[in-house]
Amino acid sequence: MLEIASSIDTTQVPEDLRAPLDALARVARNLSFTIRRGALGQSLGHEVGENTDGDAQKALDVLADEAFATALTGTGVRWYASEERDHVEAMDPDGRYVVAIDPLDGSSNIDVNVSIGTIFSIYEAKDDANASVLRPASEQIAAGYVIYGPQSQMMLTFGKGVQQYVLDPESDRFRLLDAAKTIPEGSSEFAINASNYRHWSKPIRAYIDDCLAGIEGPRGKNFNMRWVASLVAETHRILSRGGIFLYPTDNRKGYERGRLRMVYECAPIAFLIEQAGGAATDGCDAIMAQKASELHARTPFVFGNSEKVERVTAYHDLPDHEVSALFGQRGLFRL
Ligand SMILES: O=P(O)(O)OC[C@H]1O[C@](O)(COP(=O)(O)O)[C@@H](O)[C@@H]1O
Ligand SMILES: [Mg+2]
Ligand SMILES: [Mg+2]
Repeated sequence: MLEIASSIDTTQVPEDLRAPLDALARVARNLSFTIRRGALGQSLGHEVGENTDGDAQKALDVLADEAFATALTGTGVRWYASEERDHVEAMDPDGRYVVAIDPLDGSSNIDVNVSIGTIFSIYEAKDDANASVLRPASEQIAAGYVIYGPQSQMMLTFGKGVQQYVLDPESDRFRLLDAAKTIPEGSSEFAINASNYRHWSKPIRAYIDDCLAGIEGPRGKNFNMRWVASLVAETHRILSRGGIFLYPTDNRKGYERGRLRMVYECAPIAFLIEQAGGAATDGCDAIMAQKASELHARTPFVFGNSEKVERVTAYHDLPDHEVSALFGQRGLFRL
């Protein structure tokens, strides 16, 4: 019966997690419909306020947050930790899980009809609300995202690989497409907001300089660049065809730890990426070994094909004279 009523094919979903996963999938399916209707339905992209982190809240951010909180009630979730809420909030006192969520990722893209998403992470709940989410990312028991794009898709992990689902417009359910999604090798794409170049640290500048130098530089090959400004869309591209994403620390006020948030953005994406065979760090150290200091804490974030992510770490280990050298003189990374 559950299979028929469910909004996702749950054959690969552990039984204990089916209720919250079905609630997440049901809201995602409804959001996908709302987003597709766009301006023909309710206004989604106008600003309605500001969240704790100082980001403008769009109507769709709030609508998505309320829909997920409502749907997760009664599904075994004890704590709800959202980008759009000041604190971790109590749900079912007998619930077994905590759900951390970025209800709507890539808000700046709502009005321009570019892919946006939802990111979520699940842990076993502890008695204390904050302790339930301020813990090593490696303690996640599930993570996933939904991309609302030309197709709506969901990527899910329970720590045994990554499952890819597609929202079938005919059955209105997320159907399993690939039970073991892995990141392809061989891409030469990097994703970074290059408008922040002057604010980056020397190792990040050096890494990007060497990519931009292309075939004439120490890497001896040409690279391509992408920047969608939706973390979910960048992750989906990397899971689909490989590459690397960087949102490093920079010297703008408020960006000392980058832009992206550990609990409901970086931890779940890192879990998915590692499960798909890639790597995710803060530029040097694995995200999965780290924990946030508070619900909305940020972290620099680098993820993608393992060897590319390791190369960024290696740039941080270079002696200062190597980092400062023009790419022509930087010898260590010549291929
Ligand atoms: O506008 P910037 O600085 O390039 O930042 C883009 C990043 O900000 C985000 O939009 C932040 O997420 P939210 O939209 O959930 O706040 C990421 O999806 C994206 O990677
Ligand atoms: Mg986000
Ligand atoms: Mg968001």
